[in-house]
Amino acid sequence: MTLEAIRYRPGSLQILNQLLLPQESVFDEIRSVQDGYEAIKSMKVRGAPAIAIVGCLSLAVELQAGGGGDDLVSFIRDSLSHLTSARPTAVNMGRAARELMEFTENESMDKATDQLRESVIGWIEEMLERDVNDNRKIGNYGAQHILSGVPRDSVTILTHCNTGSLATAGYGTALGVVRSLHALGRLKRVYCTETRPYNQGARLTAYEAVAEGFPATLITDSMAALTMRERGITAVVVGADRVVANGDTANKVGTYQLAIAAKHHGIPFYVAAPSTSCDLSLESGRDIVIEERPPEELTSINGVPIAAPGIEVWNPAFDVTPHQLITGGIITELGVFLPSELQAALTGRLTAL
Ligand SMILES: CSC[C@H]1O[C@H](OP(=O)(O)O)[C@H](O)[C@@H]1O
Repeated sequence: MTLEAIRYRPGSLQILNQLLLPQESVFDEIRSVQDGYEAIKSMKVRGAPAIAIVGCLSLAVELQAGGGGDDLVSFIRDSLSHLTSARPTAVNMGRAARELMEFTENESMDKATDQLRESVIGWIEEMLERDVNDNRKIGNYGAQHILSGVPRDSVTILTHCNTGSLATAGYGTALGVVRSLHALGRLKRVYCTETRPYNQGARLTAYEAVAEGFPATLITDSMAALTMRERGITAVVVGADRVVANGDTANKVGTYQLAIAAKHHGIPFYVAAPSTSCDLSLESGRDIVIEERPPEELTSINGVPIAAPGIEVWNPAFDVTPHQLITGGIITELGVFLPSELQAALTGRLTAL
């Protein structure tokens, strides 16, 4: 049983407000697409897969309450486009929107409004189960790949940001690999970075690690190179918000410097993400739009100012790790691929974006 961030039953959606963790566990009610948009934008819910799932479920609950009226197709189109605009870098919401719109248009050809409403809700509800199943596979593939390099030993992993149950429908991606290693009795320790600028590592990964009983140590982002040199790191495993055709990967800011440090220390660097986080329509990481967040996320903590008043701030939420630095591989639910193998492995298995 892993932590639960999304509580859904037909007609009701609640999300764990991740801005309040770990001090408070409060579930917020999401009643509409606008509630979903605001929860995503403000990062009450976060993590590429969770964003897509909550976005689509917010549409499901509004549909269940009769939203959309008679022009359901237009309502669904407008809702999905609004939800996709909340955070631009992670591709999962955009992909889900595209697939759901295609499904809606096909279904609308021979279904009455009420039947169409039910089919769309059904499609959305399946997302939850699909995501957990994919994450279990990612965990298993990743653990086996890492262990194949160290046949007898337990392993020490360094991870960044939060990629666990709270960032997905359950189990997690990069933290899912850690979970699988722990379940196999082969996890010596996981080091998690605090993850500036928003501290998801200190607040969320650490919370999940403690709750699940992983042997875990929190470090500052600026200690990562030192930790690699001094603490016997076997592999670095991070998540992804968008992996493009050549394998370049956008992930939480700070990932790029981890990959450089890993290369210097000869440590394999892995990206763990479902194929829904891959975007073969973009050739290289230069084409990825990087979300910029408000300066206040850097200049204050929980509303308490910490920076010199008047200082200018640059606060990109993500950076792009060049594929050459992803030396371990990209762990997906379909297997582990080198960046150079990704495009061929996923062609024909992903819908076009
Ligand atoms: C499995 S989550 C992938 C990804 O999501 C995080 O972004 P954010 O916290 O800004 O939503 C982070 O980059 C994770 O690696």
